[in-house]
Amino acid sequence: MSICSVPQFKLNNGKKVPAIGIGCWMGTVGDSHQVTEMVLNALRLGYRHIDTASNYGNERSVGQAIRESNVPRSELFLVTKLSSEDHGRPEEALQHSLDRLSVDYVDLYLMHWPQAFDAAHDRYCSPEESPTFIETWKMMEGLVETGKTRSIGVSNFSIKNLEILLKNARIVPVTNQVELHPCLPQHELLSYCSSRDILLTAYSPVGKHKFATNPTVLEIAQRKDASVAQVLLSWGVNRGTAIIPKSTHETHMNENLTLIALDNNDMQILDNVHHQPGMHHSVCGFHSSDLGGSCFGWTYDQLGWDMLEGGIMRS
Ligand SMILES: NC(=O)C1=CN([C@@H]2O[C@H](COP(=O)(O)OP(=O)(O)OC[C@H]3O[C@@H](n4cnc5c(N)ncnc54)[C@H](OP(=O)(O)O)[C@@H]3O)[C@@H](O)[C@H]2O)C=CC1
Ligand SMILES: O=C[C@H](O)[C@@H](O)[C@@H](O)[C@H](O)C(=O)O
Repeated sequence: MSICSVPQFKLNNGKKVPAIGIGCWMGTVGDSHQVTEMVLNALRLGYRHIDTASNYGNERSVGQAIRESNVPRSELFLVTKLSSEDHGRPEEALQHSLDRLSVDYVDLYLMHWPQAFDAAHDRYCSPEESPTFIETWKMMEGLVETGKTRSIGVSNFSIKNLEILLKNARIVPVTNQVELHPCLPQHELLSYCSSRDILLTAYSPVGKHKFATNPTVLEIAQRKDASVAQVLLSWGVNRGTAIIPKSTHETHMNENLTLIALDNNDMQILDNVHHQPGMHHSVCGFHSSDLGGSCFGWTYDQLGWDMLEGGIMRS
């Protein structure tokens, strides 16, 4: 059974976001015709939520697709992100993003990672060093008043770092965007964010399509006459998370926009896939297992991530 219209989630500031967005991280940095074509197709198929970032290097291509689509700006939910090297200057960085996107405002501006990067010395700052993510967040709070972003949020924040942020924040982030799929279901983080009215947004929500052969997911897909991706994405939206799958293929984009009905039993089965041997892992590989695990200059302890067997992280 398919449910064609895209549901929306209400953010903690009253604004609404389409539950399904098109992800624009291509794995390589840079503007390209492929990105413009992908976003243009997505808009034609009905996507109204676009997720890009300054460090994807493709905001110009995304902006070009928006212009060519003729979709009114007011119908879009456009997201971009503050890069680690710009933590000390979010206002300037946002203006550069707006210029590249060729729009007057974004709907959501995310702190991409909690770590600041000191480009002059080619190193990540420690959590205590200025600009801390608290200092950066305070500067981001000021951006809402400028009207250049409608909402602000974070990405790659663990419960530990959200706790630190919330103690110091005037504005509660509307969302926390993290890696999330049945191999990394983020059960605790979801419950923490729900209790504070922070929407969790799932990145890599089809697990980069590495579940295609998992018998549990396949069984549900076959029974529902749906694709594996549809099962994973429907599970995501059903449990109250926004999803931003990336696809350059029209058939995949269409599939990803069409959710299926899952009952409580199916939901529970998918909630527990990560308990299967070898299934609890990240597909992004934002980790290294040296020195007990680190990611972009911070240890897992500083990030608030746990080590799993095999040196894999979860947050
Ligand atoms: N905040 C952050 O730090 C991060 C944010 N993100 C965001 O999340 C988005 C999505 O994450 P991403 O890592 O790309 O992973 P996804 O889980 O979205 O997987 C994308 C891959 O799955 C394939 N795919 C997508 N849909 C289908 C389908 N229906 N059937 C078969 N294959 C499919 C795509 O191939 P094909 O194109 O051939 O369809 C692509 O190779 C990113 O684009 C980015 O916007 C991602 C990583 C980190
Ligand atoms: O959103 C996708 C990812 O976070 C990606 O933007 C980063 O991992 C980036 O390659 C970086 O080096 O910081």
